[in-house]
Amino acid sequence: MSTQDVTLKPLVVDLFKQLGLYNQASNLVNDAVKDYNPATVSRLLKKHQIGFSVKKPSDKTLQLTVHPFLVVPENAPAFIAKRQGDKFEQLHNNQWQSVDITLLDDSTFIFTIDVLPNTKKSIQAFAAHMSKHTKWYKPVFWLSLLSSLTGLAVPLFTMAVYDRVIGGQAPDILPSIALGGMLAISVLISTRLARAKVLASTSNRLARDLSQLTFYRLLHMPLMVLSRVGISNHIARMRNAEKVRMLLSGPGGGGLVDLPFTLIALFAIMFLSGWLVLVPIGMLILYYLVMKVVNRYVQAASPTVSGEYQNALSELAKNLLQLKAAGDTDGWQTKFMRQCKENSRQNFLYAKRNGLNAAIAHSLSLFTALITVFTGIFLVLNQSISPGALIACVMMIWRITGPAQMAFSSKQKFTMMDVAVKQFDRFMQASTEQSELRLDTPDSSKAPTVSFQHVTLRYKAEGEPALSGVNVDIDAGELVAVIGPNACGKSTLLLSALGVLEAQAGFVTVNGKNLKQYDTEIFRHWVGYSPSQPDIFPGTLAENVRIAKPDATDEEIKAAIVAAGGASFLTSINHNLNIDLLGENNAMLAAIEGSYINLARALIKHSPLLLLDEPLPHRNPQSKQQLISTLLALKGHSTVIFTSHDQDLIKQADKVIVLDKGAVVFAGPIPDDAPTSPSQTDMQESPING
Ligand SMILES: Nc1ncnc2c1ncn2[C@@H]1O[C@H](COP(=O)(O)OP(=O)(O)OP(=O)(O)O)[C@@H](O)[C@H]1O
Repeated sequence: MSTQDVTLKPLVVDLFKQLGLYNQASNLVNDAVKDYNPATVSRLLKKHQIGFSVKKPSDKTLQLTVHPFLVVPENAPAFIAKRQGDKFEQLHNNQWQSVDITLLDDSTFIFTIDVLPNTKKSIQAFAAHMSKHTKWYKPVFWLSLLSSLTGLAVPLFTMAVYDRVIGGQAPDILPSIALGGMLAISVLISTRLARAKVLASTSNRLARDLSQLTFYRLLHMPLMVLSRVGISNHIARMRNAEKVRMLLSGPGGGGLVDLPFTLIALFAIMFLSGWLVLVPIGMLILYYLVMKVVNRYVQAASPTVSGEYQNALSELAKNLLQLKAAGDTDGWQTKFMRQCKENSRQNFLYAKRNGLNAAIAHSLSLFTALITVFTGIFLVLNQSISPGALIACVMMIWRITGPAQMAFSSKQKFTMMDVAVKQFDRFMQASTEQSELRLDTPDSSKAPTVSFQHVTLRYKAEGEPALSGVNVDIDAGELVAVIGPNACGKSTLLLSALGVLEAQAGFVTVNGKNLKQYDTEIFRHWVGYSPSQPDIFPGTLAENVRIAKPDATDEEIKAAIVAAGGASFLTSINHNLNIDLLGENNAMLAAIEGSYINLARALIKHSPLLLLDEPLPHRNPQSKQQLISTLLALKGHSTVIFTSHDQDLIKQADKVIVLDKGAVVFAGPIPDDAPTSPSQTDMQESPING
């Protein structure tokens, strides 16, 4: 037991207290378990439904934390820390002292808290991020108060002119009243400007943090979840942050902030005219009830086809070549025109109802002013109030109905924001690959053994399994071919060995350790993986290969491309590693060139474990020979698992795994009597003709 284990328990108790989880903290104190280690911490956080991530000190997203977190260095005492602005502070003897977390080395575990348990009392993730920008509340409050007070200037000025200057026959006081009014108006304008600036910068910072967090979590979510949810949903998540920004920095945000300050205008009316204040109060209630019904009527007509309309556009963009090749685009055009028409019809109806909404809101405001005048006239006639006071009251009515109108007309945006906030909270609760404590790092000194233990994997709960009870052992340094008909699960097998797909039953081990024990980032950095589809990113050839090894030299990149069989590709581009792959002249880079890049990314790592999905799509004989030589040279030094339909390549393998409908039908060395030529394999039943 290390000294750290002894001190970790009180720290976890303190962390729970810092998070406001007092009951849970006292439960921990009474808990019989005394010795905590990082694994205990991870288990406890999970048990208490606290969403967390395990990060390294160099992780930039530490800057986005909103809750205190636990830092567990390998060779130093653990401590609780929190972000304070751009810096960090550590809790020491109940005092927060500044600390530089980035100085700690990468063997440190940082348990950051993403979401608190989902109880009514807990602060949800969005609200926690919103309150992170605490500084905005105070200036917005004071600026709004000041602008509401100075907003009374014009009505009061008018009252003074009417009652004192005209009624009191005292034109000499006009300049001083005018000066006071001007001063108040200039304060009003400056406070409005300053408040708009604070709201814009707060909402921008909030949107930036939310986008970064969303992007970060998307990067770390399990592949299965990502592919199930679909790309359009991820884009919608990224847009949520934008929606929040637009609403808060737009007029709706200002209206919302102003709403509580309408009380000032109500008090002023009460002060000037006594019970006349009941008129605007009654009208506000009526306003609320009428607008609630009208808003429901408007919402019932919200367009529903805009999503399909967008999908039709992206489908068109994706299938443009097929459409052009087919020559007949009439069907598509008719379908699209139908969608366009329906989209326009729905938008028209929605706009019409929105117009009705605006008209009713405006009429209610006018109506409120009129009723105030009519009622107020009786007070003037029996001399309860002055005519100037009545005029001022009518002017102030606008300061009440204005924000109310703004808040109601933004109702749809608030509903959208509410949905976005709830979605964000749910998204933050979904576990990522970092919600597990994975401590092990792979041994890079030698080729590993790989073992699939009863692996069963389904992409969808109701579908057939892509892998079904796969049970195979691969020895260190073996060259293994995974073969079988299309869709039999070859790619899925490689992805499960890479650890990006997790089996629902069974597990994969590398060097005898369950993949779930390995630090995901270190493990994937260590493995060389090449997917079957070319993945080219915007940028140069060198940048594309350096994705796998950022510090690779130009010579290393060229050597990796040659080893992948791309010598002729290099010659065709004059060995220029700086060509822009998706630039104007290279945008149509053939798939085969993309596959050299994929393969070069895997080979440049000189990893002891290589997972190559279809490394030979359509090669010319020289490049095929080059790749075969590369794979043969790797035998004994690296464990290589590849999928292929190419007989010449399969023949080189020490072992073949034949899959059929996700199940292993043969695993072992190629039998001596197996057919070798493609023509033979096409005709005969054999392990290698899959
Ligand atoms: N992201 C996914 N979502 C749902 N099903 C999937 C997904 N990826 C693969 N599948 C399904 O899993 C099964 C196995 O697919 P996989 O790509 O592993 O086969 P394969 O043998 O590599 O095929 P090929 O030789 O065509 O590359 C197929 O039925 C496929 O449709």
